[in-house]
Amino acid sequence: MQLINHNVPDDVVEGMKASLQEFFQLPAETKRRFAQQQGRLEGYGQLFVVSEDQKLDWADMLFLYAQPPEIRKTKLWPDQPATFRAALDRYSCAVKEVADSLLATMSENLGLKREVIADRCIGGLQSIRMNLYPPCAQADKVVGLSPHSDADLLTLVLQVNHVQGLQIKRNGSWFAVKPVEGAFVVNVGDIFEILTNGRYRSIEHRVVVDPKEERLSVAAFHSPNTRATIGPLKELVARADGEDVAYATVEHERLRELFFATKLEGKSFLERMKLPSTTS
Ligand SMILES: O=C(O)CCC(=O)C(=O)O
Ligand SMILES: [Fe+2]
Repeated sequence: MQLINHNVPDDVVEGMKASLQEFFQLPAETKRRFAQQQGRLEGYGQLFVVSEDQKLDWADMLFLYAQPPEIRKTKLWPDQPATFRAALDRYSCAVKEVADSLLATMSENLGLKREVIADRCIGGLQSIRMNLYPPCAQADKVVGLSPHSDADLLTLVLQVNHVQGLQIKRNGSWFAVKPVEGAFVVNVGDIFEILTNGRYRSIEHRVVVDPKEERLSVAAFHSPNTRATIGPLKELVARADGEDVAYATVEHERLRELFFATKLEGKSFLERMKLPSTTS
């Protein structure tokens, strides 16, 4: 097995953490300068709001596309604190290298060439969701982030302060994820499940809220480039005799539209991409 030889320098991680903490502490009217525009995903606000009467997640977030650099909407990148843009830029580049290197290694471990997935990630999309989950005295009555799986290949999650809240679902039960100092939590996303025809499963997760303390996190989502077609890799499926193609093949752009148009609900998005079995 190949080892990963990329890491994110400590000062890049610390710079990101400090800038984000300062951003969230700004007065509401300053943060609103970077607010999401009507019908858009990017900016400061909420995601997956699809109806007037749905219960919102107990969190503030700042969602930005960061890679490839030409798609950045710099106007929505906070210029306060003054360190923010440079910190996010450095963080984004460093984390993308780690994700690309992980993807290449995972390809190899599947018996594929390193490039099979990596080639789709040249000019690949990276979006970054920075989350603040305020404390809630009735923490059991709210959810910080509704149960979902990520619609990407791999997500690298950085826990910014000491407060835990991320949970994963296994065999029907929720388990807390204890962050390891100096390490990322890596979530397998839906596109990785589709590409590998289910050899890797995306992980259902949610965030619970602490009754007393706020929690901050940074999730960096990595996806193929927007021109890529997403479907089970023929290199894998053709190799295995009689293996069903388990997921539909769709254009990446279409897949993203479908994902953001519905409320987060466990792995329901991926369920809709599944094809009926032909062998059973
Ligand atoms: O806050 C976290 O730890 C996870 C965030 C997350 O799952 C997401 O933004 O999709
Ligand atoms: Fe997530």
